Amino acid sequence: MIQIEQISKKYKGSDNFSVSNLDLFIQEKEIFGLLGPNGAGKTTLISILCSLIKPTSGSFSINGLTYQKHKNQLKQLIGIVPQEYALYPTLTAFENLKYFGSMYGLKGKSLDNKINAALEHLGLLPFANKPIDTFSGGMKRRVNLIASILHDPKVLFLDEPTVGVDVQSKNVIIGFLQDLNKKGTTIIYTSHHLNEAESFCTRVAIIDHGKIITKGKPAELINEHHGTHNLEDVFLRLTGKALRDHA
Ligand SMILES: Nc1ncnc2c1ncn2[C@@H]1O[C@H](COP(=O)(O)OP(=O)(O)OP(=O)(O)O)[C@@H](O)[C@H]1O
Repeated sequence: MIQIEQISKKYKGSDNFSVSNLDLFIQEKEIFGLLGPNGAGKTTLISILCSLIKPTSGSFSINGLTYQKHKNQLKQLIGIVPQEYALYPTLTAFENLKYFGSMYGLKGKSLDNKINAALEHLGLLPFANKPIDTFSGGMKRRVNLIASILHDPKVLFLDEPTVGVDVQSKNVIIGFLQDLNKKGTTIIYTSHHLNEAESFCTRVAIIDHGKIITKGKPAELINEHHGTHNLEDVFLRLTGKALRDHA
């Protein structure tokens, strides 16, 4: 389980807090959605939980492990699917995945079998030996996903895993994540696709201006906000219709 206590983050040179006194508890085996407008603080929160950046104040633990005391154990426990592709464009999909597997100490036939099984599950086996720079956006997203799960993480963080992919790729990615979750992986993901989050997530939190403004099961949130018919209605009611452009 993930326990977040009073986490705040103010970036250097910034006047505002990107995440502000945030408390959250996520149970094991949940599929938890972090939803919010552009700039709400979703990526900042995920980056803190993945120990990619340090909070300004507050603390968190994952299955009782903290960054301060259990850095290496935490690295083995979690998987991270970043928003940007973290792949080597001139290497093939298989070569990329061998490289990422080896970073977690995996090797040999068992790694090869694992890579091939995941490539097959995500419809990529015919393209295993093609360089990544020939892949479509949806194919890269699927390779990015495999790279993060080869070490069987108990907790998987995904930052917009279905952004910019077609419906077919999206369905394959969501199906793959549901299978992982059935096998016991806790999933924390961010998305702007509210229909997807409504059907995929066991619980969601809507974040705005670095704070959680509501959280719960999608159906409960829709029930609580009279006159709303879906999660997008709830989201717009709570976050407003104004654009969030900033430069
Ligand atoms: N490295 C940084 N330095 C300064 N400010 C930052 C940095 N990264 C993010 N911010 C600011 O922190 C706030 C939260 O950004 P964050 O990327 O966490 O939001 P988000 O909810 O993930 O948005 P999006 O949906 O657009 O990805 C924004 O105001 C953003 O401009």
